Amino acid sequence: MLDARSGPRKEFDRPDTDSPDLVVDGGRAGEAVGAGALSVEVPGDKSVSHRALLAALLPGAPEVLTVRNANLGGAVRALLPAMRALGVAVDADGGTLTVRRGALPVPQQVRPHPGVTGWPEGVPYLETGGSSAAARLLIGVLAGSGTAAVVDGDEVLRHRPMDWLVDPLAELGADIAYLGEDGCLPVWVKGPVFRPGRTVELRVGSAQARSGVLLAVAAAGLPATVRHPVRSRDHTERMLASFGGVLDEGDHELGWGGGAFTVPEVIDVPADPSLAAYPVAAHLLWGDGGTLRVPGVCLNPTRTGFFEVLRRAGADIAYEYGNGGTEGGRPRGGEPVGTVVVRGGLEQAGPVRVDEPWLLHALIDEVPLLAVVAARLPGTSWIGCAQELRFKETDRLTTTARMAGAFGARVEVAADGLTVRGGAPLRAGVVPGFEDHRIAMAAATLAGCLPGRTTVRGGACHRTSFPDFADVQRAVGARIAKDPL
Ligand SMILES: O=C(O)C1=C[C@@H](OP(=O)(O)O)[C@@H](O)[C@H](O)C1
Ligand SMILES: C=C(OP(=O)(O)O)C(=O)O
Repeated sequence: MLDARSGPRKEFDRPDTDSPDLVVDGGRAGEAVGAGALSVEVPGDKSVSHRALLAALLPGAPEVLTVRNANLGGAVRALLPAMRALGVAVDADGGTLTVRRGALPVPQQVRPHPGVTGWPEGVPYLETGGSSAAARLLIGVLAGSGTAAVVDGDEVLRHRPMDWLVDPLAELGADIAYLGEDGCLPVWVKGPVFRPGRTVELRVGSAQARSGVLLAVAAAGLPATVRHPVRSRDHTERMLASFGGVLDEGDHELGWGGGAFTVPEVIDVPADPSLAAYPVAAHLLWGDGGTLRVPGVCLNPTRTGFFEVLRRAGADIAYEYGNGGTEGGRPRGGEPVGTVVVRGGLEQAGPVRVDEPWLLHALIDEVPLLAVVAARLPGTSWIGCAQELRFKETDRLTTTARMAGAFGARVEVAADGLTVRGGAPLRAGVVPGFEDHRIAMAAATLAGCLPGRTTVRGGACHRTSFPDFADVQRAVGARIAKDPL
């Protein structure tokens, strides 16, 4: 499925010195032990927040768009300077983002690139830091709206594949040039998609790639069919449908008719299931009994794989829906919403198994966490269909195995997944976080159930997606001695 151009990354290691360390003492804080019923809230969904913000650039968007309960981690914030450079003012107040069109553009500074000598003149330069969702979705919107711009990212993002998206956009007529290395950022979006009635075939399950194409054809009003290998997270489809856009869904196929839609003035973002997974995992790993509830969570089945897999393995995880899945009466970004309810621990649970592509994609960001939970389960677990994990901010198959291995876990890396042999004695200590938020948060969560002190190197990188990770984990009983934020 992944061709040579998107082949193995040259490097996966990153300096583990950028962020300060996170220090975790094992054991559950006294007041949380056997507390009976705990409830914690987690931030808004990162993926829905990115899409909601970019909706402000679509035709049919209001002059002022309000995004409520947005995720304000580094990955979403990374999109804001790029939007400002396009003449869109964005103000943050708590979790509410107010997005105004028609402001004076605030240019971004160009990040030097060893392979680029001349940057195009008179074209906005848009840099989205380390967030590939921000870059890929933005490229799609620009290629649909006919806005010429250069899209770039930080040194890590410059190594991640953009051809997954650029190739299908080029088939639809978009003129997009690589300014540095082929297939990678920076790219120059020169001309829009314009060829109607085409069918494009995506070669990866990446929802970012599919969403980039969908946003392009939606912004251009271009009838098109998108074929895809896996039905990964469908937030873009749901969002466009909630705006009144018409999508026909077939087997591995999506049809966009080219019709108009209207972006509402307010978009509400549900809580992020990939962040709810950390307090849920911590609660399960301690096994002190009692019930944990996480309300307002996006329960879109393309996102709930972590809960699903643990439930299949024997954990007691349930969902409560109020008001037909909208909890509070308002649909949030077109997403089903409910409360995740976890009872007890992992005493009855066996190994986990992920061997269907849709399921892997429904927990793609939770793989490091699932691997450390599997290390505490009996038997041999398998997390497969995961080849795309090699293209995240680190090669997450390798970094997960190395992080878990530093605790003493037995995790073997295959080309497309991880085997975790449960039952090995685990110990606290100094473990790498690889400047990758998902690796660092998984490590800190496992550390909570091991006696002794663990230092997660560079662990403060959790702010990329979950700025208040330490506070939320403390609320369920974690003893995080040091979170330097
Ligand atoms: O569409 C999105 O917002 C995302 C999709 C996933 O990436 P891929 O679509 O590349 O798998 C996920 O890992 C990322 O955190 C956010
Ligand atoms: C992989 C992630 O995001 P992105 O691909 O946008 O960097 C993530 O949040 O785990």
